[in-house]
Amino acid sequence: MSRTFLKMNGLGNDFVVIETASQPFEPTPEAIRAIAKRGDGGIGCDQVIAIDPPRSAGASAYVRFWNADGEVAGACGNGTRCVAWLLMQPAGKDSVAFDTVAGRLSGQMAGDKRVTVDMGRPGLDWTQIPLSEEMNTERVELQVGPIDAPLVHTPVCVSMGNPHVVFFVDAPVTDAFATGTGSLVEHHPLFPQGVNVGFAHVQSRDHIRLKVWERGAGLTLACGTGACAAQVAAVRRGLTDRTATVEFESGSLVIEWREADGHVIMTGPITLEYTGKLPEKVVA
Ligand SMILES: N[C@H](CCC[C@H](N)C(=O)O)C(=O)O
Repeated sequence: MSRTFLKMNGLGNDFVVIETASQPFEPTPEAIRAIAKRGDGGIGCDQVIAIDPPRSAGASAYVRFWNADGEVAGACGNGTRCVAWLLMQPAGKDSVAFDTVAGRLSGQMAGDKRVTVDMGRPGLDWTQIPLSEEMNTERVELQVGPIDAPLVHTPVCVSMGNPHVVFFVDAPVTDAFATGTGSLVEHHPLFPQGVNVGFAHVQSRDHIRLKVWERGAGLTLACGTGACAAQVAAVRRGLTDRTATVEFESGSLVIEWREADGHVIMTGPITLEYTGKLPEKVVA
Protein backbone atom coordinates (compact mmCIF):
# COMPACT_ATOMS: atom_id res chain seq x y z
CA MET A 1 0.00 0.00 0.00
CA SER A 2 1.55 3.34 -0.98
CA ARG A 3 1.02 6.17 1.45
CA THR A 4 0.27 9.79 0.66
CA PHE A 5 2.31 12.48 2.32
CA LEU A 6 2.51 16.26 2.45
CA LYS A 7 5.87 17.98 1.95
CA MET A 8 6.00 21.11 4.12
CA ASN A 9 8.51 23.47 5.63
CA GLY A 10 8.89 26.20 8.18
CA LEU A 11 11.50 28.71 6.98
CA GLY A 12 13.05 25.96 4.86
CA ASN A 13 13.30 23.41 7.73
CA ASP A 14 11.46 20.73 5.85
CA PHE A 15 9.20 17.80 6.65
CA VAL A 16 7.46 14.80 5.18
CA VAL A 17 4.08 14.77 6.96
CA ILE A 18 1.98 11.58 7.01
CA GLU A 19 -1.60 11.49 8.25
CA THR A 20 -2.06 7.98 9.63
CA ALA A 21 -5.82 7.71 10.29
CA SER A 22 -6.35 5.73 7.07
CA GLN A 23 -2.77 4.51 6.58
CA PRO A 24 -1.06 3.16 9.74
CA PHE A 25 2.57 4.23 9.98
CA GLU A 26 4.97 2.40 12.32
CA PRO A 27 8.30 3.00 10.61
CA THR A 28 11.67 1.49 11.44
CA PRO A 29 14.65 3.85 11.77
CA GLU A 30 15.80 2.55 8.38
CA ALA A 31 12.45 3.50 6.81
CA ILE A 32 12.69 7.02 8.25
CA ARG A 33 16.23 7.36 6.91
CA ALA A 34 15.05 6.14 3.48
CA ILE A 35 12.26 8.75 3.42
CA ALA A 36 14.49 11.56 4.64
CA LYS A 37 17.37 10.80 2.29
CA ARG A 38 17.91 13.57 -0.23
CA GLY A 39 18.21 11.86 -3.62
CA ASP A 40 18.77 8.16 -4.34
CA GLY A 41 15.05 7.35 -4.07
CA GLY A 42 14.37 9.33 -0.90
CA ILE A 43 11.91 12.20 -0.59
CA GLY A 44 14.40 14.37 1.32
CA CYS A 45 13.58 16.17 4.59
CA ASP A 46 15.00 17.17 7.97
CA GLN A 47 12.23 15.48 9.93
CA VAL A 48 9.36 13.02 9.31
CA ILE A 49 6.09 13.79 11.11
CA ALA A 50 3.11 11.47 11.75
CA ILE A 51 -0.31 12.91 12.54
CA ASP A 52 -2.22 10.15 14.34
CA PRO A 53 -5.83 10.10 15.56
CA PRO A 54 -6.20 11.74 19.01
CA ARG A 55 -5.47 9.65 22.11
CA SER A 56 -7.12 11.96 24.65
CA ALA A 57 -10.12 14.27 24.94
CA GLY A 58 -9.70 17.83 23.78
CA ALA A 59 -6.94 16.99 21.32
CA SER A 60 -7.39 16.90 17.56
CA ALA A 61 -4.46 14.55 17.01
CA TYR A 62 -1.42 12.86 18.48
CA VAL A 63 1.79 13.90 16.68
CA ARG A 64 5.11 12.06 16.41
CA PHE A 65 8.46 13.38 15.12
CA TRP A 66 11.56 11.61 13.78
CA ASN A 67 14.87 13.16 12.76
CA ALA A 68 16.44 12.35 9.40
CA ASP A 69 18.83 9.93 11.18
CA GLY A 70 15.82 7.75 12.05
CA GLU A 71 15.69 8.60 15.74
CA VAL A 72 12.58 9.85 17.54
CA ALA A 73 12.54 13.55 18.48
CA GLY A 74 10.54 14.92 21.39
CA ALA A 75 9.60 18.20 19.73
CA CYS A 76 9.85 20.13 16.49
CA GLY A 77 8.81 23.77 16.52
CA ASN A 78 8.68 24.46 12.79
CA GLY A 79 6.94 21.14 12.28
CA THR A 80 4.44 21.96 15.02
CA ARG A 81 3.39 25.13 13.19
CA CYS A 82 2.88 23.08 10.00
CA VAL A 83 0.81 20.46 11.84
CA ALA A 84 -1.30 23.10 13.59
CA TRP A 85 -2.03 24.75 10.23
CA LEU A 86 -3.00 21.40 8.66
CA LEU A 87 -5.33 20.53 11.54
CA MET A 88 -7.08 23.90 11.29
CA GLN A 89 -7.70 23.74 7.52
CA PRO A 90 -10.53 21.23 7.06
CA ALA A 91 -12.56 22.52 9.96
CA GLY A 92 -11.95 26.15 8.99
CA LYS A 93 -10.93 26.58 12.62
CA ASP A 94 -8.60 29.29 13.83
CA SER A 95 -7.27 27.37 16.83
CA VAL A 96 -6.37 23.75 17.60
CA ALA A 97 -4.86 21.57 20.35
CA PHE A 98 -2.93 18.35 19.92
CA ASP A 99 -0.69 16.07 21.93
CA THR A 100 2.94 15.04 21.49
CA VAL A 101 5.25 12.95 23.61
CA ALA A 102 6.31 16.25 25.24
CA GLY A 103 2.73 17.18 26.17
CA ARG A 104 -0.23 19.24 24.92
CA LEU A 105 0.45 21.97 22.38
CA SER A 106 -1.96 24.52 20.97
CA GLY A 107 -1.91 26.59 17.83
CA GLN A 108 -3.85 29.45 16.33
CA MET A 109 -3.92 31.23 13.01
CA ALA A 110 -1.87 34.45 12.92
CA GLY A 111 -2.52 35.49 9.33
CA ASP A 112 -2.29 33.83 5.94
CA LYS A 113 -0.04 30.74 6.28
CA ARG A 114 1.18 32.17 9.57
CA VAL A 115 0.69 30.29 12.85
CA THR A 116 1.23 30.99 16.55
CA VAL A 117 2.02 27.94 18.71
CA ASP A 118 2.17 27.70 22.50
CA MET A 119 5.21 25.47 23.01
CA GLY A 120 4.63 25.13 26.76
CA ARG A 121 7.15 25.81 29.49
CA PRO A 122 10.91 25.28 28.94
CA GLY A 123 12.80 22.78 31.08
CA LEU A 124 15.60 24.57 32.91
CA ASP A 125 16.84 22.00 35.41
CA TRP A 126 19.87 19.87 34.47
CA THR A 127 17.72 16.74 34.82
CA GLN A 128 15.24 18.11 32.27
CA ILE A 129 17.75 18.83 29.51
CA PRO A 130 19.10 16.19 30.44
CA LEU A 131 22.74 16.57 31.40
CA SER A 132 24.90 13.68 32.61
CA GLU A 133 25.85 15.57 35.78
CA GLU A 134 24.40 18.29 37.97
CA MET A 135 25.18 21.73 36.62
CA ASN A 136 23.80 25.25 36.59
CA THR A 137 22.13 25.24 33.15
CA GLU A 138 22.40 29.03 32.91
CA ARG A 139 26.22 28.79 32.82
CA VAL A 140 27.26 25.30 31.69
CA GLU A 141 30.93 24.32 32.13
CA LEU A 142 31.61 23.35 28.54
CA GLN A 143 33.97 24.70 25.92
CA VAL A 144 35.06 23.74 22.42
CA GLY A 145 38.55 24.31 21.08
CA PRO A 146 41.89 25.11 22.71
CA ILE A 147 41.75 25.49 26.49
CA ASP A 148 43.41 28.91 26.39
CA ALA A 149 41.40 30.19 23.39
CA PRO A 150 38.08 28.33 23.15
CA LEU A 151 35.96 28.73 20.01
CA VAL A 152 32.79 28.77 22.12
CA HIS A 153 32.24 28.29 25.85
CA THR A 154 29.90 28.63 28.85
CA PRO A 155 26.58 27.99 27.06
CA VAL A 156 23.01 27.95 28.38
CA CYS A 157 20.99 24.71 28.24
CA VAL A 158 17.20 24.64 27.74
CA SER A 159 14.71 21.87 27.01
CA MET A 160 11.75 22.62 24.75
CA GLY A 161 10.70 18.98 24.96
CA ASN A 162 14.02 18.34 23.25
CA PRO A 163 17.53 19.19 24.40
CA HIS A 164 19.22 22.46 23.38
CA VAL A 165 22.58 24.03 24.17
CA VAL A 166 22.92 27.70 23.19
CA PHE A 167 26.30 29.37 22.74
CA PHE A 168 26.32 33.17 22.61
CA VAL A 169 28.80 34.43 20.01
CA ASP A 170 30.20 37.87 19.20
CA ALA A 171 29.23 37.70 15.51
CA PRO A 172 26.97 35.52 13.34
CA VAL A 173 28.77 32.21 12.66
CA THR A 174 29.38 30.61 9.25
CA ASP A 175 27.82 27.32 8.16
CA ALA A 176 31.28 25.76 8.31
CA PHE A 177 31.81 26.91 11.91
CA ALA A 178 28.35 25.73 12.98
CA THR A 179 28.92 22.36 11.30
CA GLY A 180 32.42 21.82 12.66
CA THR A 181 31.58 22.92 16.20
CA GLY A 182 27.98 21.67 16.35
CA SER A 183 28.91 18.17 15.21
CA LEU A 184 31.49 18.01 18.03
CA VAL A 185 28.98 19.03 20.71
CA GLU A 186 25.93 17.03 19.46
CA HIS A 187 27.17 13.76 21.00
CA HIS A 188 29.29 15.21 23.82
CA PRO A 189 29.13 12.96 26.93
CA LEU A 190 27.53 15.83 28.88
CA PHE A 191 24.35 15.18 26.80
CA PRO A 192 23.25 11.56 27.28
CA GLN A 193 20.38 12.03 24.78
CA GLY A 194 22.45 14.15 22.39
CA VAL A 195 21.70 17.85 21.89
CA ASN A 196 20.71 20.51 19.37
CA VAL A 197 23.45 23.16 19.20
CA GLY A 198 22.56 26.83 18.71
CA PHE A 199 24.92 29.73 17.96
CA ALA A 200 23.18 32.96 18.92
CA HIS A 201 24.35 36.49 18.15
CA VAL A 202 22.30 39.03 20.12
CA GLN A 203 21.83 42.09 17.91
CA SER A 204 19.63 44.09 20.31
CA ARG A 205 17.22 43.54 23.19
CA ASP A 206 14.60 42.23 20.75
CA HIS A 207 16.68 40.65 17.96
CA ILE A 208 18.81 37.49 17.83
CA ARG A 209 20.62 36.03 14.79
CA LEU A 210 20.72 32.23 15.14
CA LYS A 211 22.20 29.22 13.41
CA VAL A 212 21.46 25.68 14.65
CA TRP A 213 23.21 22.36 14.18
CA GLU A 214 20.31 19.98 14.82
CA ARG A 215 20.61 16.65 16.61
CA GLY A 216 19.91 13.94 14.07
CA ALA A 217 19.53 16.31 11.14
CA GLY A 218 22.65 18.48 10.97
CA LEU A 219 22.71 22.09 9.85
CA THR A 220 19.13 23.12 9.02
CA LEU A 221 17.87 26.39 7.51
CA ALA A 222 15.87 27.08 10.66
CA CYS A 223 15.00 25.41 13.97
CA GLY A 224 11.80 26.36 15.80
CA THR A 225 12.62 24.84 19.18
CA GLY A 226 16.14 26.22 18.72
CA ALA A 227 14.69 29.72 18.35
CA CYS A 228 12.61 29.18 21.51
CA ALA A 229 15.65 27.89 23.39
CA ALA A 230 17.83 30.80 22.22
CA GLN A 231 15.29 33.40 23.39
CA VAL A 232 14.80 31.66 26.76
CA ALA A 233 18.60 31.49 27.12
CA ALA A 234 18.99 35.18 26.22
CA VAL A 235 16.33 36.26 28.73
CA ARG A 236 17.98 34.11 31.44
CA ARG A 237 21.27 35.89 30.71
CA GLY A 238 19.57 39.32 30.72
CA LEU A 239 20.43 39.88 27.04
CA THR A 240 16.91 40.32 25.58
CA ASP A 241 13.47 41.41 26.76
CA ARG A 242 10.65 38.84 26.93
CA THR A 243 9.79 39.06 23.21
CA ALA A 244 12.38 38.93 20.43
CA THR A 245 12.67 38.30 16.72
CA VAL A 246 14.91 35.30 16.10
CA GLU A 247 16.38 35.58 12.62
CA PHE A 248 17.70 32.78 10.44
CA GLU A 249 19.11 33.32 6.95
CA SER A 250 15.79 31.99 5.61
CA GLY A 251 13.56 34.28 7.68
CA SER A 252 12.41 35.07 11.19
CA LEU A 253 10.25 33.81 14.06
CA VAL A 254 8.80 35.91 16.87
CA ILE A 255 9.36 34.25 20.24
CA GLU A 256 7.84 35.40 23.52
CA TRP A 257 8.78 33.80 26.84
CA ARG A 258 5.55 34.86 28.49
CA GLU A 259 6.02 36.32 31.97
CA ALA A 260 2.49 35.43 33.17
CA ASP A 261 2.70 31.64 32.86
CA GLY A 262 6.23 30.88 31.67
CA HIS A 263 4.99 29.49 28.36
CA VAL A 264 7.02 30.02 25.18
CA ILE A 265 4.94 31.40 22.31
CA MET A 266 6.31 31.05 18.78
CA THR A 267 4.89 32.78 15.68
CA GLY A 268 6.02 32.22 12.13
CA PRO A 269 5.23 31.09 8.59
CA ILE A 270 4.42 27.69 7.17
CA THR A 271 4.77 26.44 3.59
CA LEU A 272 2.87 23.59 1.94
CA GLU A 273 5.17 22.51 -0.92
CA TYR A 274 3.33 19.55 -2.52
CA THR A 275 1.57 16.25 -1.89
CA GLY A 276 3.03 12.94 -3.00
CA LYS A 277 3.08 9.18 -2.56
CA LEU A 278 5.75 7.36 -0.62
CA PRO A 279 7.48 4.79 -2.85
CA GLU A 280 6.35 1.26 -1.91
CA LYS A 281 9.89 0.10 -1.18
CA VAL A 282 10.46 2.87 1.30
CA VAL A 283 7.88 1.84 3.87
CA ALA A 284 6.65 -1.72 3.87
N1 LIG B 1 16.48 17.94 15.77
C1 LIG B 1 15.52 18.15 16.86
C2 LIG B 1 14.08 17.92 16.36
C3 LIG B 1 13.64 18.94 15.32
C4 LIG B 1 13.79 20.34 15.79
C5 LIG B 1 13.61 21.43 14.74
N2 LIG B 1 13.43 21.01 13.39
C6 LIG B 1 12.53 22.41 15.17
O1 LIG B 1 11.94 23.07 14.32
O2 LIG B 1 12.34 22.56 16.39
C7 LIG B 1 15.83 17.19 18.00
O3 LIG B 1 16.46 16.16 17.78
O4 LIG B 1 15.42 17.47 19.12
